[in-house]
Amino acid sequence: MDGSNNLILNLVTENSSDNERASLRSKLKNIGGGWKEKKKFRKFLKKEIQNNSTDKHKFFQKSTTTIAVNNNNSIQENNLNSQKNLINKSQIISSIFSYNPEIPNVRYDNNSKQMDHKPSNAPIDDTSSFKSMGLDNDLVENMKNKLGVEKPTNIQSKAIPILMSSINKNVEFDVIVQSETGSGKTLTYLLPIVHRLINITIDIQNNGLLSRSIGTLAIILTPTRELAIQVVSVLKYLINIPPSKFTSRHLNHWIVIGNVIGGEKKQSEKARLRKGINILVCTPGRLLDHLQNTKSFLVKNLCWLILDEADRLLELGFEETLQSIIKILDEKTINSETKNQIFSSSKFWPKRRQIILCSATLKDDVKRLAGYTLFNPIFIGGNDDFSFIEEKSEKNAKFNTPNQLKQSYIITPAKLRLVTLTAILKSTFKQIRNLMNRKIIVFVSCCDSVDFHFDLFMNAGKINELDDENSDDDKLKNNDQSISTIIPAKIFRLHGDLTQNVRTEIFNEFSRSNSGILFCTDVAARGLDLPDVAEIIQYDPPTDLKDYVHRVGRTARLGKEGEAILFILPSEIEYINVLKSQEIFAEPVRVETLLKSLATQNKRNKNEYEVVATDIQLNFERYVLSNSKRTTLAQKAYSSHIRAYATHVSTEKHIFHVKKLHLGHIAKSFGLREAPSNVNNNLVSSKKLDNKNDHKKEKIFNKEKKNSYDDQKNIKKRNFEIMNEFSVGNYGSMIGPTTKRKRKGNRISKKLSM
Ligand SMILES: Nc1ncnc2c1ncn2[C@@H]1O[C@H](COP(=O)(O)OP(=O)(O)OP(=O)(O)O)[C@@H](O)[C@H]1O
Repeated sequence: MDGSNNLILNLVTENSSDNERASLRSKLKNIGGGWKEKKKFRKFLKKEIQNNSTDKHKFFQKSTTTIAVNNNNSIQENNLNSQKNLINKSQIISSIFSYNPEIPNVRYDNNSKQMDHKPSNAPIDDTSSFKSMGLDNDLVENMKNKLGVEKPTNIQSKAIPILMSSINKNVEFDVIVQSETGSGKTLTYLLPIVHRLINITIDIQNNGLLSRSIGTLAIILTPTRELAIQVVSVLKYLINIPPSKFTSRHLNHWIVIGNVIGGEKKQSEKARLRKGINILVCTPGRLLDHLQNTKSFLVKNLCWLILDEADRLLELGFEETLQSIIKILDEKTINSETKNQIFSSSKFWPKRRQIILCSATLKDDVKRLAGYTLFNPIFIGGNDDFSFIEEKSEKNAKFNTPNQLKQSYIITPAKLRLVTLTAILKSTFKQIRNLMNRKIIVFVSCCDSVDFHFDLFMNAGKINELDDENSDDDKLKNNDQSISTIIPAKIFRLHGDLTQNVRTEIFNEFSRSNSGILFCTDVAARGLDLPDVAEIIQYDPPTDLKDYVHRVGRTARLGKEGEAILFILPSEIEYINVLKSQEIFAEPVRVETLLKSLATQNKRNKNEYEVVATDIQLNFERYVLSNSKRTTLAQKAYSSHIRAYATHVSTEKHIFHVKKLHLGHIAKSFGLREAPSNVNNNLVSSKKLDNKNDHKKEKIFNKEKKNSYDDQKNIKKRNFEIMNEFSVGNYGSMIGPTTKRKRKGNRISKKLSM
């Protein structure tokens, strides 16, 4: 091979015959360089031959793999010599089509049960209307004009009348709302609140005592800042009601809305709270901070506490914060004897504080909260009649995904992951005109992986322009909304490690955009209403089944069509049964089908897909290895990915276990030709530990989890601004401390830097 001083293409396959071995040996003669290189290669060859005869893995690929490295211009291996920064050691390029594990047998014909594709989260097509639920005429008109909302959805038609019923009947209760993603839960809880506040204004308009200084009347808690920002923007539309068309009444109300989510100076948040925010949207950490430290934050008149994405708010890391919040609110509201008598004279004023929990995935954990906090709780489901929580059988609780959502999965050996992802993205954006009409979200497991894939798809197509070590220093920083050099599409990225300003900017930009690919972590999985997302790619499976439901729920919203595809490794096939047990049915797609489409797009015969895919993979690898910064980025992503893999919920550990991973193959999916050795060593030893004593490891893990939970109790150590983010798998966490004290210190500093 030209320029092969640093590159050896590994074409050995399972059935290597003696002849093939002999031919490999003959390659030795062709290897350039001195005796050292030859010795190294001889050693490698010996090992390879040994491996071939003893390898326990099953391989599904053919016995020979032909790759036209030298003849294919697009590979441009010749240029490697000119790249002075290429990692300065011998590189073994293993073929992505050899040594892959066998792909389990699944039926590729349409074998799932015939599904009802009638949209399940669309506005309902009958005579029900918002007016008939008793909502204010001006509010309904305003909603129609500004949000285009005319007919209620299933959950709205069930829940809004119940949330309004206490106005006349004088009965009070807390409410749990569970319905599919994209079914309009936000309006479900906002409309009754806004309706009541408007009517309280009208009821007691002229007594001169109404002003924002009454303090906070409704608190809406969300797990992420983006969701909080989104809720505030919906509220803005609802609250700004133009002069009435129906009556001569004036709706110059005093209702002030706002958020405190961190990301701005605490002093300015304090100042806004002092003036009074009547409907406050916030993230838990920040709210607790203000409840504890902002004396002028008035909550004694609080009437509503909404937990949006309640199950997420009740998860480890949030739960304790939530309990502290509710405890303080109890002290300051229920026990408060200074309730404003004037307001309570209006029939629209709730007799007691109401808690409303909302999510598409509410289960047992909510009942736990219900057990000791909720008052007379009522469960309202999109597909069920309402019931009191005691009557709701836990066993029946299934997570519904929208009927019209087309779900599929692809069993991809680790080495083929990157090219398969490229194939999907390329086929989606194959024609330039599609640039204007397709939005895709790609979920990966950690922030470092988002950064890596963002950079790779942004820049790897122009590798030849980037052969200077310093030429692309700031690429990652500056190119947040630019066109990919691999796919004709804009690329975006979103994760919890970005600054709040950047996050908000990207979130808004992707929302407004007609087209693009967003690489993100689960920070974008919950609640975000990003318009017209056509497809969700779960490149890394979610670590919790609930996240599956929320991730795929970013498409197929409000009756619209949508597609979702899940990548799994051959060893993870059991996960499909887990999905089935939740009545989530996905159709299998063949890797070869996608790779063949890649070949035809590249104007090659579809049977040449191995050549084309290898081309693309080699180009990625060249890009990753051509600059130390890019290599480090890939290594960090690889390490964090493995780390994140270990965080799958315990009930799925038998499917997703680090010890099942082939680390070298995983490295390949990060454009690396071998697994980074430092990380590898850590993981290999942890694999050994796994095998030796899984129980012991679990114990250690649980203890660490508990300790990290304890750290959060310490208010001084808690970083309120970020504890609400899903910032999994930082590279920092891979650099293991050596002593106990260091380990503790590291845990705390990790928390502070997340
Ligand atoms: N009745 C309606 N008619 C038309 N549009 C609606 C209606 N109700 C809500 N919408 C719109 O539907 C979209 C989805 O609503 P929303 O975000 O509240 O869904 P959700 O159920 O909270 O989803 P998720 O579980 O993902 O958070 C929003 O853009 C909202 O404005």
